[in-house]
Amino acid sequence: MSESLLRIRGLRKQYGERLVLRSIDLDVAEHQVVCLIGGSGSGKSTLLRCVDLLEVVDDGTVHLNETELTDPRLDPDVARRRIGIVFQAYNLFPHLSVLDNITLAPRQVHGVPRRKAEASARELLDRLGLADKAHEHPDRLSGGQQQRAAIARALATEPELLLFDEITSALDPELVGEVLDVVADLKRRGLTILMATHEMDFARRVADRVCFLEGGVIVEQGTAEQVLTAPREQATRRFLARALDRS
Ligand SMILES: Nc1ncnc2c1ncn2[C@@H]1O[C@H](COP(=O)(O)OP(=O)(O)OP(=O)(O)O)[C@@H](O)[C@H]1O
Repeated sequence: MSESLLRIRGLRKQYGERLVLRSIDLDVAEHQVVCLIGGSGSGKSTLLRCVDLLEVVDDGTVHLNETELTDPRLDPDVARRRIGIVFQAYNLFPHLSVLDNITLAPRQVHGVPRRKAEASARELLDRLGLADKAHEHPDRLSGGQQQRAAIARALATEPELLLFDEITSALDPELVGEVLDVVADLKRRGLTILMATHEMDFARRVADRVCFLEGGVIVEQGTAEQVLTAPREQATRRFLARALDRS
């Protein structure tokens, strides 16, 4: 039996004629942080969406522990409860308070009693520096605070795996650090995270593994040190040089 918490084999995804992911093999072990890097359109978001069953894959398998997520007999809504996902555009429910955003899934999907769900949510808010924002509506929060609330919401159901899709891309530069600090803290606490990111310095700091995608293919993967400091592939070197130019 594999030790990977997440195991992707031969994953292929196409939109119409357009092949977006080709034969992706990827493992994420428990407690690891794996960063997906690559240019715009390389397939990072699509890969995360396939893992969260927001897309139907055309070929290949995705396993979360012993469960084959790509098994067509599986109810995607049930499988998805084991995964937390956070997007670039926070996607908080605007008509609900921060506390209600966080307790919604535990209460309605997992059947946790309100009092217990709220106590857990307050602990999360405290940890994420949002203790005083519980009763605010999202539009009263800064982008960084909204994104931290979105992370709290993803954590509230105690997922086995977290997927972060460029969660700092929509933030003003001065707010990026506070969100990345939260991710670094989650890593220290032993969570398992697969994340697409444009933050190379952050990937270097926290990633156990880095995967470089281009044209829907994992061109290179390895330790952060190996991929980001001594890439083997010409395409990775080109991408990193461009990323450095932009920063
Ligand atoms: N629903 C869709 N229908 C058709 N094509 C799509 C769809 N979603 C994504 N694509 C295409 O799939 C390719 C991969 O997109 P994806 O969003 O996964 O890339 P990405 O690496 O996450 O890019 P970015 O860094 O800009 O977010 C792109 O060419 C995109 O245009």
